[in-house]
Amino acid sequence: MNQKSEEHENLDVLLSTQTVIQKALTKLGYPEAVFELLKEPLRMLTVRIPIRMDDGSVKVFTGFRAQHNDSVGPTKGGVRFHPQVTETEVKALSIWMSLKAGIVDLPYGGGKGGIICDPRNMSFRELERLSRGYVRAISQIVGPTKDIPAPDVFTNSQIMAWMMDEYSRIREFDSPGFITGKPLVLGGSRGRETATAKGVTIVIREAAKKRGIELTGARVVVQGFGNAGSFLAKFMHDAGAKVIGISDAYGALHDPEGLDVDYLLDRRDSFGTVTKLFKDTISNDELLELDCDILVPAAVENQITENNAHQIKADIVVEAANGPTTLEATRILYERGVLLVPDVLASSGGVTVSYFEWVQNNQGYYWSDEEVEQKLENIMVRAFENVYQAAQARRIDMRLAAYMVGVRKMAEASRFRGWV
Ligand SMILES: NC(=O)C1=CN([C@@H]2O[C@H](COP(=O)(O)OP(=O)(O)OC[C@H]3O[C@@H](n4cnc5c(N)ncnc54)[C@H](O)[C@@H]3O)[C@@H](O)[C@H]2O)C=CC1
Ligand SMILES: O=C(O)CCC(=O)C(=O)O
Repeated sequence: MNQKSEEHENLDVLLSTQTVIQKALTKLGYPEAVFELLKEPLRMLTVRIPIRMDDGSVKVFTGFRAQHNDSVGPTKGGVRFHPQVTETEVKALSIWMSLKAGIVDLPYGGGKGGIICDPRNMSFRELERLSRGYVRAISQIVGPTKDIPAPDVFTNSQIMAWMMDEYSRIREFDSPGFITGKPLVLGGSRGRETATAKGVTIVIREAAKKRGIELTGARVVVQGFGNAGSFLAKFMHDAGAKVIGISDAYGALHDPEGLDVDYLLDRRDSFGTVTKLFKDTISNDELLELDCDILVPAAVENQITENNAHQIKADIVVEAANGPTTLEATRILYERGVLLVPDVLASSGGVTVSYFEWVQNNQGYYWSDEEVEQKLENIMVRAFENVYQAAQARRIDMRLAAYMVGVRKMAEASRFRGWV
């Protein structure tokens, strides 16, 4: 989903994640063989899914499931439905999931899936057939102890419910632990819907403390108004910050006095679209360059590049999205003294509560909102501090520090298993 094409900078997200993994492994003293193992997923399945459309025609969709490394435990990660999904992107996303699991110390490796489609132009029943078709196509390699999917861009709890139901039919027993992000009535966890945003909120609070920024009155800009972005805007607003800019795929809204977040939340559709309701919009590019204290890209990849990194005015950039900042932009922001909290740390609250959901499904006993929130709080604060201290101690940027923290567990597990 590389949205922008530029002449100079390489926007291949797999290549950039490989570059940082190699640096991290070298700094940690691992031999080249470990990089050879971790630079690509162990397994990558491409599937073709024929779906009967509502008009009677058959359309064949292409889907992917990548399983990066299962030395620590089953692989885990979301499934995105988006017209620009690519195999390379899904591979990179699966590697990022492994790193997240390492950073927040979950007993998982990384997985990720995607289908090339535009759910915004499909009917409810077409989406159901596609979700079920995808599960049938990948059913041999997934399962509650093998690889556990979850929501990502343009997928939600309804889609998780169809996928869980289809898997339960194939396996002929009820399998709530096959997938996370389910509706509560089907074994979903309290707090999963807002978990990614809650995790980002905790990380913002910790980062703001380091920079001496008060959240009350801080000016916040959020790109993307879906699951991650909209709840984040709400939590920032509730914390007393002024949300002065938000956006979706079609444009952005800006009000230096603060937007009415509750109203926008109420009016957004299930794909995180809200700006179409307004005439007075700005572009996503303009949004990123707004004068603010905290900038949160919460949409798609490659949004902050070498072309706009010098124009970013925020003191703190927190990546709720996967891969929104290129490596060159990471370098520029670091040199400019901007505190960049990377995706693999900042957005790991989602998979953390997904892990809680899986644990609750396995034990058949469900936790309260408070229990989920407290456990998430403890994990996120510890993860932030580990990465921040590693970056400070080695005088490196937070992305490299996060990769060093995140890669260690799977490198060690792979070594103990005798794989490298
Ligand atoms: N949902 C989750 O639990 C997690 C999501 N993430 C990441 O957060 C990001 C957003 O995911 P969700 O909020 O779940 O997706 P979503 O589907 O709920 O919302 C996506 C938002 O991004 C906007 N968008 C799409 N294309 C865009 C573009 N080219 N420019 C600007 N905005 C665009 C959409 O209009 C929508 O507002 C993704 O990078 C995802 O991988 C990361 C961790 C967990
Ligand atoms: O909740 C999960 O298991 C995965 C979330 C995800 O796909 C992500 O963090 O990018």
